[in-house]
Amino acid sequence: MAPTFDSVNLFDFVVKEGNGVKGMVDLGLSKVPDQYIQPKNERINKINMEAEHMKSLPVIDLSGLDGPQHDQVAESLIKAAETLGFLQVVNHGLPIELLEAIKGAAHLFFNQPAEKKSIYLKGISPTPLVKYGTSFVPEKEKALEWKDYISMIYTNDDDALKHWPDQCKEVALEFLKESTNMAKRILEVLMGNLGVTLDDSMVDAYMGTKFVNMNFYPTCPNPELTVGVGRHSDMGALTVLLQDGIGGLFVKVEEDGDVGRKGEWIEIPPIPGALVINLGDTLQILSNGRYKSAEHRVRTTSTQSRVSVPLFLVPKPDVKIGPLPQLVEKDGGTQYRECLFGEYMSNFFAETHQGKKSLDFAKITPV
Ligand SMILES: O=C(O)CCC(=O)C(=O)O
Ligand SMILES: [Fe+2]
Repeated sequence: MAPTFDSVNLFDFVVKEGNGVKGMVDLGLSKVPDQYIQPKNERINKINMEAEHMKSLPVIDLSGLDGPQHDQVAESLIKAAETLGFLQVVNHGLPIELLEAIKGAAHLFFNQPAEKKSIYLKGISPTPLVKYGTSFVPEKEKALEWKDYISMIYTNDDDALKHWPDQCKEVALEFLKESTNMAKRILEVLMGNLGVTLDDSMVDAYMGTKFVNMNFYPTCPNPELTVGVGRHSDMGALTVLLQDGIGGLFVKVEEDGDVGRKGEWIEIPPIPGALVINLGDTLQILSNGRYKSAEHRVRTTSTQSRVSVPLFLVPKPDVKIGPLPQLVEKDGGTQYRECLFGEYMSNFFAETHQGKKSLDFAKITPV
């Protein structure tokens, strides 16, 4: 028989003891517990995208950067960065076998008994490089997110192979390296368009902190009442995301354009072998608002559990982020104040997911 939880023992079971949403679902649930029911304005209606929109979502063949198509490909990357803040890439250089292996490794990790995963819970993890958890900031959220995750911070190869979980360390490390190389090329194009030649010290400053997460979204009896991840933008420069074939990743259109009208939510459809790239707040700030960090969220499903694997490429904590001076001069003013990325990050993790509110930390409000 399905268990009944009161609010205290549910929180303890799922969050504190590390059973996660998966542990709760595995007990057999016919209805989502109240703690997971989102307010009406946060729920995600299944939107059937019109075929027309699907076609115009940017899917970019990255191999074109190496040949005569370079300028056209660069233009598509820039346009996506200026409008949706989201794009998909194919022919990105990561072997399909690696992508499949990572998804397999994510399932292997989450399918373990809770006691194997909970060793990495915040506060008791044997290493600061690995953290396992559920939802985003469960202590503060009014409604919890239907998601378990593991986060693996990169310092160097030896540390990764020593401390990251056995089920996924090798593939996650390879994914991190290959994706970082690809993302550098994209950043090069985006910065070039702002009049900046990307050098190694800049790559190190803006993408010098790297972490790979593995997200697990168990099947949900009431997808219409819950969210897998609530509305947010990512904080860093670029995120490279591998999603499986289940679907459910939605992005909010920032401006009227080819892909939809301002305020509409559109789905980033799973494309076998493709990778999703999205821009984070850092690039919106550096570009003085030219590039858009994308507000996105994830729907749950009742049919199959979903995995996704984002690589977050974010500035080092001691790096100052602010609009590039030449842009401020050109624009005759600045939209954002300069701040230390470490401070930006602390603020980001201290707040619940609330759309692009994270940017307010750096925004200059007109008086
Ligand atoms: O699962 C996804 O598709 C996206 C996850 C996400 O947005 C995140 O982890 O920041
Ligand atoms: Fe995200």
